[in-house]
Amino acid sequence: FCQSLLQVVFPPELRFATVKLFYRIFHWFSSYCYFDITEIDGVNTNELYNAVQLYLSSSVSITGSRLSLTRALNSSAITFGLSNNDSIVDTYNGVTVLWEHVVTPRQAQTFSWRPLPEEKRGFTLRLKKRDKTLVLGSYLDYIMEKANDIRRKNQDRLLYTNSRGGSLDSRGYPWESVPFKHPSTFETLAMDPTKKQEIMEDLTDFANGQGFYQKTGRAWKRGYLLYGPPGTGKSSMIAAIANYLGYDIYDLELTEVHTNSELRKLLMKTSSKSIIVIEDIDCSLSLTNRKNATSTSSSARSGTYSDMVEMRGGGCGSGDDGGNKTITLSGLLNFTDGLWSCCGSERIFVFTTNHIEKLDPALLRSGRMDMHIFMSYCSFPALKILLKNYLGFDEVDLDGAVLQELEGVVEKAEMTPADVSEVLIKNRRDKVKAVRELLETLKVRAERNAKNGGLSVVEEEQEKRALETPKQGCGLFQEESCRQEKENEEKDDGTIEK
Ligand SMILES: Nc1ncnc2c1ncn2[C@@H]1O[C@H](COP(=O)(O)OP(=O)(O)OP(=O)(O)O)[C@@H](O)[C@H]1O
Ligand SMILES: [Mg+2]
Repeated sequence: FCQSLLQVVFPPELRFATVKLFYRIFHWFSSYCYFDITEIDGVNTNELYNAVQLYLSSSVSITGSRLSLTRALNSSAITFGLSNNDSIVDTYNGVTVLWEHVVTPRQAQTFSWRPLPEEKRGFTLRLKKRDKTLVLGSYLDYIMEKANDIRRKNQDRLLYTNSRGGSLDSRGYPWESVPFKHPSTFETLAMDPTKKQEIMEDLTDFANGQGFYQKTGRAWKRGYLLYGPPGTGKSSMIAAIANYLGYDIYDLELTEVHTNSELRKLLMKTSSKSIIVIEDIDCSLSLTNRKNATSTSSSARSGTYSDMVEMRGGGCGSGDDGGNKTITLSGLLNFTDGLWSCCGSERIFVFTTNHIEKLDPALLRSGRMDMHIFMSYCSFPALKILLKNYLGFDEVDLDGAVLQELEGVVEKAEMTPADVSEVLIKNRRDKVKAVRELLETLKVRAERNAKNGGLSVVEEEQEKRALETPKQGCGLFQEESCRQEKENEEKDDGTIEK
């Protein structure tokens, strides 16, 4: 009777209004305020929901006794998160907030363009009213940033290429990507340990240097020029840098880029925390001093620049179009150095070349490429790293006399780490034989070098190779077989005009 009386006296609208009023009064007196972040906002997935989920997965102060574990597609790491209706306390700038993961069954499915999950999920953030501005001002930004970091760390690196030659995909994106799983790390890289340490420190300083770059008014980017003979680990070094910093790689194929503006567009579509690589820069471009170029090219947009880069030897034939129809050196420098290079942050530019002397001085002048790194022939410290990597030999495992012999001959032999690795791989079943054979090979090479006087056998080979075709398809991902193929081809075909 009472119930029906109540229903008569309080019709549903009135009851609803009363409940609402009650909540209002409750919230008026409560010192807390609440923010709901639902998983699906209308029809779109709420980015903030995913970010909060990831962010909380990194929190060490999980209070719940039940956690949900997830492993994302393409990821090699497992993250944990809050289970349904569990809560967690987080502290930010001395302010304590409470996150609750609220999961409720979805009511009868309403019409929707796409099927919605059966559960309605969301996070509720509870914080003191007086902390509202402080927290909302920067806390959510901080969460987004942290979540991006975690995503990057959990996910495998991506390798992008512009091999489509300027055409865009269905989303208007000029880069194609594949998961990047190169195993090279600074640990496996055979080079002088002090030099390696110096590079690693430079990279760490760069990655943590946001404040420094802001304070000094510099764009947050860094340039490395890796140079040295083929097979000394330039591409391996790039992979090691990517693995060390957790950055994605954009492998820029310059021969596929036709104009400066195309280059600029490519740059604009790169993300922060990435390495932009131009391999074999002396091969992908043939550098021509502008004085030698057609006189009309002086009307090029790049007016004051003294040099010009012609694409594939003839791309700049129509000099009147200058910067519009070809890539100019100024375009390339703008790409790495100019105002456009700042449209993202935390980016590393890496150029590699076998012939630093062929590069235009404008590319080399100080401040352009911050570090010039010479990747040299296998030195004794580098050899020790290779012996450890391939045979598991530490210095103590080797006979002192053999070690001394190796030390005496390795520098004179001028063998690249790639050549040394080949000998070691071939004999890796018999470790003693591997060392013996390596010593033999080193001695033979050293003798040949001594006989040849100034020009070493390897240098001779390289000189020959330099005159041959630009390398194609054997970049960062080249397998040993690819290198072999390349060398065989070069030997068989003889020289081809560049
Ligand atoms: N410094 C090194 N440390 C460890 N391995 C190396 C090193 N240098 C070369 N290698 C081995 O040789 C192979 C070829 O090396 P890499 O492709 O890095 O040479 P590169 O300098 O880029 O040559 P190129 O100038 O022809 O592009 C690698 O797969 C790697 O196994
Ligand atoms: Mg290479």
